[in-house]
Amino acid sequence: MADLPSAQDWLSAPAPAKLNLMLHITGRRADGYHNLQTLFQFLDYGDELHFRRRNDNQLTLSPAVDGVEFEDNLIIRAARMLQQRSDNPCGADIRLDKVLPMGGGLGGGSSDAATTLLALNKLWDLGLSLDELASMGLALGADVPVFVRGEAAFAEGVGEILTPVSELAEPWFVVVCPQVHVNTGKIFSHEGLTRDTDPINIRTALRQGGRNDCQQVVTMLYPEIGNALNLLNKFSSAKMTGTGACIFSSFNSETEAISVSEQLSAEYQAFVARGVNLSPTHKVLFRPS
Ligand SMILES: C[C@@](CO)(OP(=O)(O)O)[C@H](O)COP(=O)(O)OP(=O)(O)OC[C@H]1O[C@@H](n2ccc(N)nc2=O)[C@H](O)[C@@H]1O
Ligand SMILES: Nc1ncnc2c1ncn2[C@@H]1O[C@H](COP(=O)(O)OP(=O)(O)O)[C@@H](O)[C@H]1O
Repeated sequence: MADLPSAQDWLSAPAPAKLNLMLHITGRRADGYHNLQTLFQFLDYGDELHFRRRNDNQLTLSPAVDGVEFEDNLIIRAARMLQQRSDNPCGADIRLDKVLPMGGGLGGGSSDAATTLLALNKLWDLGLSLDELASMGLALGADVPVFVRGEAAFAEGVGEILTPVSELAEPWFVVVCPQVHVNTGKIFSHEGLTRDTDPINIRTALRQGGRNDCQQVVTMLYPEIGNALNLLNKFSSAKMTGTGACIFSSFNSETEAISVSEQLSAEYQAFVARGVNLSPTHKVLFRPS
């Protein structure tokens, strides 16, 4: 009988969700992209990836992600980028436990890509620095660098100019995921989007928070998201993350958060997770206890 792979052959690492605790749009660039100011914090909740080195240069991914072609998957695109940085053939079998909803503003695809960059850099012994990996990640998506660097951050530019923040409180969040897929490009090209919020400095962002400038347009286009906000607002002030569809409220204790999530109507998918300033990926790959 063929030997089954042993658990030790696999390198496992989380790909956590992120929240945009505030998101201001401060301008539109000549290339059509928008300048933002946003506070990113991670959640101790998300996808999980498992990597096993192969002796050839093949990549496999199981299971496939519904609706995403193999070569379009951000996991495979990240792995291909790293293969180009190696003189030796490197391949990997990759397993994905997908938990995060796609297009929910929780950054699941970007987080999968970042975890792949960090884990395969280690597994293939490539020795690339976090700076190099973050800049490779930016080519895959504006949110990839913050996941690569692994520290909660105030982000500017399109999200790539990062100032780490360690002083954010780490509350418990109820995250509600209305079953709608929001198209990010459609929101940013909408004529009703506010694009002229005055820039604030990081101290103001940390002290006062801020709003999500995409929320008004998104709730107009997707009333289900507005309904979910109205419901969650009854318990604690609720806000949208990224360009939606997910929304969140913070609570001081896990018990309170669980109690609220249990009171939400059964029609909403919701989960409870803690906000964390150090990415769970970094905890596992770089600071194992
Ligand atoms: C705005 C954020 C905040 O976290 O929203 P979420 O995706 O998380 O919801 C992200 O930075 C989104 O990043 P990402 O999801 O990678 O967006 P991309 O695929 O790069 O962009 C999709 C489209 O949105 C527009 N876009 C995106 C980001 C940006 N700063 N300005 C833009 O105008 C562009 O038209 C682009 O073609
Ligand atoms: N591994 C992946 N996981 C999720 N989405 C992926 C992945 N690879 C590519 N994508 C594509 O990226 C899009 C954005 O996904 P995701 O990052 O989950 O949403 P958001 O940016 O709204 O948080 C998906 O709709 C999908 O087409």
